[in-house]
Amino acid sequence: MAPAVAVVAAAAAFPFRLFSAEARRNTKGSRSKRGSARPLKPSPPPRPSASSSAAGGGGATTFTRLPLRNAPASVEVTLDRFPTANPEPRASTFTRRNGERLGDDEEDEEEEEDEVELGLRGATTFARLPLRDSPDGGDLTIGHFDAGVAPQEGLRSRAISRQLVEHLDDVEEEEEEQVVSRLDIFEGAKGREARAFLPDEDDEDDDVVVFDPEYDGYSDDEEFVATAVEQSPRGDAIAVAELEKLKYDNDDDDDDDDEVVVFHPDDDEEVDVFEDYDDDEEEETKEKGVPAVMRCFDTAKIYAKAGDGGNGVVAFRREKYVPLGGPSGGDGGRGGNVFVEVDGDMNSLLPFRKSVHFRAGRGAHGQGRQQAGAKGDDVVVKVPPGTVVRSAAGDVELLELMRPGQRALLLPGGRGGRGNAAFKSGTNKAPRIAEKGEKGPEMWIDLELKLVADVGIVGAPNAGKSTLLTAISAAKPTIANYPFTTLLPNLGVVSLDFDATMVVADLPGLLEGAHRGYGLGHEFLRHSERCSVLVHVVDGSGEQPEYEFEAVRLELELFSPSLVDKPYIVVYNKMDLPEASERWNKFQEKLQAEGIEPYCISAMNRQGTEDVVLAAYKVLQKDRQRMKDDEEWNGPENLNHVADAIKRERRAPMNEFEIFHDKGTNTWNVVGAGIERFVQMTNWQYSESLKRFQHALEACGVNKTLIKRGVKEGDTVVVGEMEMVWTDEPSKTRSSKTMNSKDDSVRWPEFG
Ligand SMILES: Nc1nc2c(ncn2[C@@H]2O[C@H](COP(=O)(O)OP(=O)(O)OP(=O)(O)O)[C@@H](O)[C@H]2O)c(=O)[nH]1
Ligand SMILES: [Mg+2]
Repeated sequence: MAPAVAVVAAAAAFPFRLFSAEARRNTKGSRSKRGSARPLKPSPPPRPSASSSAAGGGGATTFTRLPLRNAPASVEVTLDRFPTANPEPRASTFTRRNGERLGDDEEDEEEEEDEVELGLRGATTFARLPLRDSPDGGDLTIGHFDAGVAPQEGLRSRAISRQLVEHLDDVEEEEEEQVVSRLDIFEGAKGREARAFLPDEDDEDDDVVVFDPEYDGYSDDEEFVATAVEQSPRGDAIAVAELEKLKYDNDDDDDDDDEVVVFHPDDDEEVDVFEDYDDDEEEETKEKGVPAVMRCFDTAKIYAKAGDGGNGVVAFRREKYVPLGGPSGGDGGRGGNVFVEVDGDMNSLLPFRKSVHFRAGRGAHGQGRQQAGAKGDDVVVKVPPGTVVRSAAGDVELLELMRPGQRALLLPGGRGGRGNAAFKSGTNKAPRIAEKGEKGPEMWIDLELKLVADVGIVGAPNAGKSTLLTAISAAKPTIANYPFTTLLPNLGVVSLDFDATMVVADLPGLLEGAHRGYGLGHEFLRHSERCSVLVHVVDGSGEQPEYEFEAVRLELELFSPSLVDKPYIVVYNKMDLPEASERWNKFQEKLQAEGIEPYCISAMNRQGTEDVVLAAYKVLQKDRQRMKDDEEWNGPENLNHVADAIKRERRAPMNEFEIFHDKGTNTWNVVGAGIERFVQMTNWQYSESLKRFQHALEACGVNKTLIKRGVKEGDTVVVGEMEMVWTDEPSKTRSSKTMNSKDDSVRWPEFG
């Protein structure tokens, strides 16, 4: 059987793109394998049995067509590699044997004929692909679907596709296509499940073909047999397919059915042909190469907007016996704030996959009788401890939220506009003017989680890291005898005493080459950057524990030099096994020679684990003391500085502005936070607003500066959203004659 490690590496680089077959034909015309495609016929639903479909039912190599009945013109599909939420205990692999018939046709070398494709069946390979927007459950609609696990309830209503990963032989004359791996979907009792078989990584020309889900699976490749093999590596062969933009062309296809073919992204030759395809996408694929669940575990992008202030109103008191009641328009309410708060019960950013937009409520408008509008509702974004908040634009770090309960005001709500009551003055006793509410600031925010653990357990896959965590804490991570059981970090609390506790993180296993992206563990290495101490678990039953130790150390170093500088404890595990105890002495000697004193334990039997805990705690205590000292030195942190900065900006004086002149269009842009805010809050609906605005321009020196810079009759002056035409009026020497908002919704009569 192929070594587990190789498969793992293959899986890591398995993003796919989806194109229409039409496009594909254009690009691959020289070897149009599709000629042999058999048209699809309506057929009974797929057989429900897992074993029958596993045995290759439906793996028709020549079927390449997919009628995409409900597909919109351009859709995005993401078939992602992801773990299932509830891994089944069993994990068997399938080997698919190349049958005789194909072998004959292709004159394969003997070796290849017998070559088996390794696909995994079992927990992590079951990719449930919720295909949304597929109301009747029969048609395959390719829509954007999350690479998550379909919620149980949703299964019933979802259609699942049948997909094949197939290999197209490069020899031109050969018409045969060889199925090397596939993603086969069959119908379960409540829905259908997708099963993925990964193609060999070496083969850059693997295609994923999407099949009609209704196709019953008639197959001419009966030669392919699937055999269950126990003890497969798990977690690596989950279907990864990044199907980028689907180019779906309905009209150009003269065939009765349109096809969708998914290409291997490495095949550059194909990629370039599509005009729609911009170069960035190449990069995006790489970035997205990580399964969505893993990507979302510790990173998220959210949108936050503070509430707009409510508008002030113009109203006059009208009462019996009170002839001139005076202005009574109330102020608008303040918009809601956006807070970010640390929730100690959260330990990942996964909830942000579903909720991305956080909008605080807008303030209510003011009312007559001087009634102010109600304040908008605040919104609180809850994040786990250890979350770093950055503004997506400019990648500026805004906040680092570490302790549960910490709360930061991120975006303050907009101020309510003043009602006309507020504009009453000695000279104007009946003002017909009120302000609009101030716009609430908005922002795209990147969240990044760095787990707050005191101790990080690192090591090669299958070394027993999760077992150790189980032995020393109440955490119950999944433990199994194959690499990459742990796909996402687990946290456990170790209590030595009442008040002596530490948080321990069990991180996914590290492979050689991890820093270059092999395996999965590197995704989470940054979580160990905050740990005070690392516990490095070495599998004593491995062939060369010393080598394994060195390799993982090197990966840590290559990932971040700060990691190797951390205090660490080396733990030699599985001492209960004879092969491990045999090698212990050699291992110990080797490390002692380097000045390291390794511990030997049997995590499974909980032998020796106590010492490891104590040793880790000792290091931790020292570190905690150091941090405490630092904290005292620095004083309490201001978490509201982002909001403070926004508020400062709001107080920006009107007379601080810059003017930019565009000679080509004779446009003068007046830029300044204060004056722009003034424009935004001016309610042009009221007749006195314009006068006030003109007055403001005069008072803060905009007009004067414009004249000095040589503004001419007919030039355009832009302030915020307002666009005006400059007029030299002899009587007043300055004035804007006509005003139009940029969106043309407001037009003003001549004003002098
Ligand atoms: N005999 C023996 N087996 C152990 C011991 N510790 C762990 N194992 C076994 O080793 C296998 C791997 O254990 P895990 O704890 O899942 O290993 P891991 O390092 O978390 O692996 P990944 O999460 O895949 O990186 C399991 O079958 C465990 O039962 C031990 O002390 N003795
Ligand atoms: Mg584990």
